[in-house]
Amino acid sequence: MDESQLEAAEAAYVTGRALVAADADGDERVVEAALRPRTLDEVVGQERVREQLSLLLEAARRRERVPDHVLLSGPPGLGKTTLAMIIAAEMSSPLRLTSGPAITHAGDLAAILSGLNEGDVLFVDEIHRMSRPAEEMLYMAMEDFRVDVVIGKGPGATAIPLEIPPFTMVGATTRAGLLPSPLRDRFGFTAHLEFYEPAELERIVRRSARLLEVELGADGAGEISGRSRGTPRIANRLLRRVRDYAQVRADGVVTRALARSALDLFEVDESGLDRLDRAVLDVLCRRFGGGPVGVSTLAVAVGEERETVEEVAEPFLVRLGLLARTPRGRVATRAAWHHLGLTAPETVDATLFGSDTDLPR
Ligand SMILES: Nc1ncnc2c1ncn2[C@@H]1O[C@H](COP(=O)(O)OP(=O)(O)OP(=O)(O)O)[C@@H](O)[C@H]1O
Ligand SMILES: [Mg+2]
Repeated sequence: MDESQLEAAEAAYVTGRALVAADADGDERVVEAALRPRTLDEVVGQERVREQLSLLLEAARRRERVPDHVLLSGPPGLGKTTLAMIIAAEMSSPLRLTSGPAITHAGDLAAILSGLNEGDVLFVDEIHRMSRPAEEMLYMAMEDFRVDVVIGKGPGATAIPLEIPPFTMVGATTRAGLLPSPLRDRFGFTAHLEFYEPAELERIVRRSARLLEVELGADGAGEISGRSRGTPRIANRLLRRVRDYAQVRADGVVTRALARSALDLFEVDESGLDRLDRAVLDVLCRRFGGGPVGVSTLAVAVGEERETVEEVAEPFLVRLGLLARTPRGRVATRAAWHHLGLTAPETVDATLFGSDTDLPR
C-alpha cells in the first residue's frame, strides 16, 4: 500500500466516527495494517501471552508438527488480529482469513477446510458468530482433521468423509463466554488479552510515531496514551489526529501541550472520555440526581440510541468506576460527580449499595 492509498483511507475514515470507539471500520483497517507489529518481538506488552505463544510455537517447530489450535479472547483493539497474523508469520505458514458471520452454512466451512494445505493457519475472526451447523463441523475438523460432508437431503442424504491436512485454527472473540464449551475445549491454548498499562501504550505510541514519521516532543506520547482507554487501536487513532493538528496548527512536533490542545479540540478528556461519555454522566448527575434511571430514559436524554449508550459509552464508564448498572437503573458513583467537578450528594453510597451492582464492594 502506498502513501496516497493510506491517506485516502484515512480521509474516508475521519468522518463521523467516535474517536474513542474501540472497534475499527473498513477504512481504518487499511490504516491499521501499516502499524501492525509483524513478529512476537515487536509486540508491546502482553508479556505473559507473548511468552506462552512463543513457547507453543517453538515447541511445534522442534517437533515439526503444526501448533495446537489457539483462541484469542479479549475486548476490541487489543491485538487479536495482530497476534493471529504473527502466529502464521512465525511459523512461515500461509494465513487463511475468514470470520464467523461469513460462515452461514456448514458448506461454507467445508469449502474453506477442503482448500487448506498442511500447516496452514486458519484465522476465524468473531468465531462466536458462526452458525451452529458450521460450529459442529468445526469440532470434528479441529479434533480429527476430517469432516463429514452431507450430500443431498432427507432419507437419501449421504455423508462423505473428507480428510483435511493438519492445520492450525486460530479463533478470535470479544465474547469468549458465548462460545459453546465443546468448541472452547478444542483449543489447546487460550490467550486472554488484557487492557494495556499507560507505560505500554506510551511505547506503542512511540513506535507508531516512528513508523508514521511523526516527531514527538517532551511527553507528547504520555499525553496521548493517558487518554487511550488502555487500547492500542485508540492510541494509534489519537496519535493520527494529534499529528493532523501538529502539522496544520503548529510546526509538526507533538509536545504535551500540543497533544493536550488537539485532544481537547476533539473532545477526548484526560481520562479518555469523549463527548457522549460525558453527556451520559452529565445527564445522570444533573438531571436525574445521580440515578437510578433506566437506560432508555438516559438514551433519550442524551439524544442517542439505547444500544449506543449501552454498548459504546457504558462499558468504559463502568470500567472506570464512574457508573454502575443496578437492577433499578443506572447510578452515578461518587467518582462520577467528582469527574464533572460536582459535589456528590450525601445519599450517593446508599443509592449505589442499596442493592446488587456490578461495582466491587
Ligand atoms: N501489542 C501491541 N503492540 C503494538 N501495537 C498493537 C498491539 N496490539 C494492537 N496493536 C495495534 O492496534 C491495532 C488494533 O489491533 P488488532 O486489529 O489486532 O485488534 P483486535 O483485537 O483484532 O480488534 P477487533 O476485536 O476489533 O478485531 C493494530 O493496528 C495494531 O497496530
Ligand atoms: Mg481483529
